Amino acid sequence: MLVIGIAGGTGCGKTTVVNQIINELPYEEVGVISQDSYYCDLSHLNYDERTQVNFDHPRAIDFDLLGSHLQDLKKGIPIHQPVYSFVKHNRTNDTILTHPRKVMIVEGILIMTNPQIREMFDIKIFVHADSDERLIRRLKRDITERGRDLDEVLTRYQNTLKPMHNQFIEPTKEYADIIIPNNKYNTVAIDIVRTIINEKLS
Ligand SMILES: Nc1ncnc2c1ncn2[C@@H]1O[C@H](COP(=O)(O)OP(=O)(O)O)[C@@H](O)[C@H]1O
Ligand SMILES: Nc1ccn([C@@H]2O[C@H](COP(=O)(O)O)[C@@H](O)[C@H]2O)c(=O)n1
Repeated sequence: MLVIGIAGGTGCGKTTVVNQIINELPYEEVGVISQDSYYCDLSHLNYDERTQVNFDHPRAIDFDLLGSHLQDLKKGIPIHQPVYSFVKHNRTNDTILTHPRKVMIVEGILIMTNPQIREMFDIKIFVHADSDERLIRRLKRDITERGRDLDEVLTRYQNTLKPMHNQFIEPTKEYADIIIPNNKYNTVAIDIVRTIINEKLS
């Protein structure tokens, strides 16, 4: 199994890049794991308390569960990937049965901050977009898709997102084998990554 880690700040385009990569690869050979599925279970907090959580700090992620799921997949064992709700700020009771594939892509802002998880990646990719571009994309996306308003996104950006990005996420760029500039759609970089995957698959 080839495990590819794709990191980068919120709104840099990780999910978009993943979709572009897998679009022309054989469906049955590629699987995706999102770090968002591994936000810690916050059922012990009420909704208002959950809204106050810093979701951009590494401790927000259940890396133990992510690590054990990756180990299982490497051993050929299917996993039950949790499903996260950005509206409820919590894991749902649903899971997605995720089968091991020849190529597993793991994407998320914090996945390269954890040394054990980092070591499991055969290829490490960091997607870069400038912070103003990321903020604009995040605003549009969170308002249309994640049930947020302007004030929520900007407050979260100032209080946690920006400082956590600078402290934890941006420094993981140094671990990357490939950095994809993504201020604009970057089809050349996507083609290069797809070629690398196809070479490994053949
Ligand atoms: N290169 C790009 N140019 C313009 N918009 C983009 C680009 N890449 C992604 N987007 C848009 O920005 C938003 C955030 O992208 P997404 O892939 O969800 O980022 P991430 O997963 O890194 O948070 C989405 O609405 C997406 O359509
Ligand atoms: N309940 C939550 C959980 C996380 N976030 C934000 O999501 C961002 C990571 O997801 P991307 O798809 O943007 O990479 C992260 O910056 C968290 O602030 C949230 O808003 N609410």
